[in-house]
Order: sequence, then structure tokens, then C-alpha cells
Amino acid sequence: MARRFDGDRLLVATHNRGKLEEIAALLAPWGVSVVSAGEMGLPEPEETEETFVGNARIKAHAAAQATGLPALADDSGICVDGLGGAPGVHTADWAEGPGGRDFIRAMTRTWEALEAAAAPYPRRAQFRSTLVLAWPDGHDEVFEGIVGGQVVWPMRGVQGHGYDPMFQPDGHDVTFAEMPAEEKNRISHRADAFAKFVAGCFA
Ligand SMILES: O=c1nc[nH]c2c1ncn2[C@H]1C[C@H](O)[C@@H](COP(=O)(O)OP(=O)(O)OP(=O)(O)O)O1
Ligand SMILES: [Mg+2]
Repeated sequence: MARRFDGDRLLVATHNRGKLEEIAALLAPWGVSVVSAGEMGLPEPEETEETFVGNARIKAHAAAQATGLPALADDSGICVDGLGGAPGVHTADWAEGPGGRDFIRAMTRTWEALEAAAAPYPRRAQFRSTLVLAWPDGHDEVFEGIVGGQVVWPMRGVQGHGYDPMFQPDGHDVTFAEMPAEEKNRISHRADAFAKFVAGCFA
């Protein structure tokens, strides 16, 4: 069943520009353009849940209620096996400090935690993305994506965003930050989640 969004423009409940660019690229082939909560001047709700789906629900429902439009949120993060799954839902928090978010700081913290936790630093990790599509009537749909890989140190590459320079996906010898955006968008956690979203919404 084809399902269309208002004017083929989907409200994406994010304030993260790197994420938004990826989402725009992942939806463009389906004729859907995006407008972000940031662009619409919507506030950034506090992410108080301890799960990806819980925080994605907070963001998606806040935007849907504020606008009366369906809204899609992505809550995501990197889960490092050697850290018991941390930073996980706190992935963005690990970038916070004086002067705001700094992902060099976040990646350094992650590596130092791994060094402190265990030798020889088991490097298995997963990037996860949970999408929630919230409707103004209060119901929602959930789609989850994952990509396995390992954390690498020192960080490598300058493309992408967030923790991309320290994550090397399985089957590749380059990090997300060393890949063209098109390649990351074929294999990433977000690509996996959006494949399910598209199948659920447009198939
Ligand atoms: O593909 C990715 N490549 C690198 N890093 C990534 C990726 N995907 C998520 N991440 C990291 C950075 C982000 O800051 C955090 C998610 O936190 P999360 O709360 O979902 O997003 P956010 O606060 O940056 O934007 P917003 O909540 O407005 O959508 O995980
Ligand atoms: Mg956030």
C-alpha cells in the first residue's frame, strides 16, 4: 500500500545535520524530500529514556504533536562490546563538555574507556539506528537497523559525522569517515533501518 506524506515532504525530528543529510539521501530515490525539526524551529526534547526506541519515540511524538504532521525520528549510537554496550544510548552525551559537543573528545573518551576496561581491547562494536514514525493520532511504527564492525584507533578519515572516524564496518578496511557518503549509505545501520522503513511505507 502506497503511503504518502504531506506534499511528499517528510518531517524528520532531528537537530543533527549529518544525520539529516544521510536521511535526505536515503529517501531521495523514493521521491520523498525532508524538512527537519531544526529547520521548522521546533524545540529539541530531552532524551530521558534508556533505550533507543524510547528516545526515538520522545522525539517523533513531540514533533508530530507540535505540527499535526507525521514525524520520523532516528535515535542511534555506537555499542562497544568491550564496554558492555556503552556508550549506546549515551553516544551523543559522551561528546558533551565545555563548549558544547565535540566528537574528537567523544571518540577519545570511548577509546580510553576501552583501554581502561580490558586488554587486549576487544574491539567488536555495532552501530544501531532505531526509527520511529509517529502519527498525529498518537500511534507509531518502529524500524531498527544495525551494522557490525570494530572500533579502530587512531581515528581515520574526515568524511561523515559523529564517530565515523573510529568505526570500521565488517568487510571493509576503511572507516565510515574514509568512505564516500554513497558507500556508507549502502551499508550503514541507518541504511538498514531505512530499507525496512521504505519496505513498510512504500512497498
Ligand atoms: O552514522 C553515524 N556515524 C557516526 N556517528 C553516529 C552515527 N549515527 C549516530 N551517531 C552518533 C553521533 C550522534 O550524536 C549519536 C546519536 O545521538 P542521537 O540522540 O540519536 O542524535 P543527535 O542528538 O545527534 O541528534 P537528534 O537527537 O536531534 O536526532 O550517535
Ligand atoms: Mg539526540
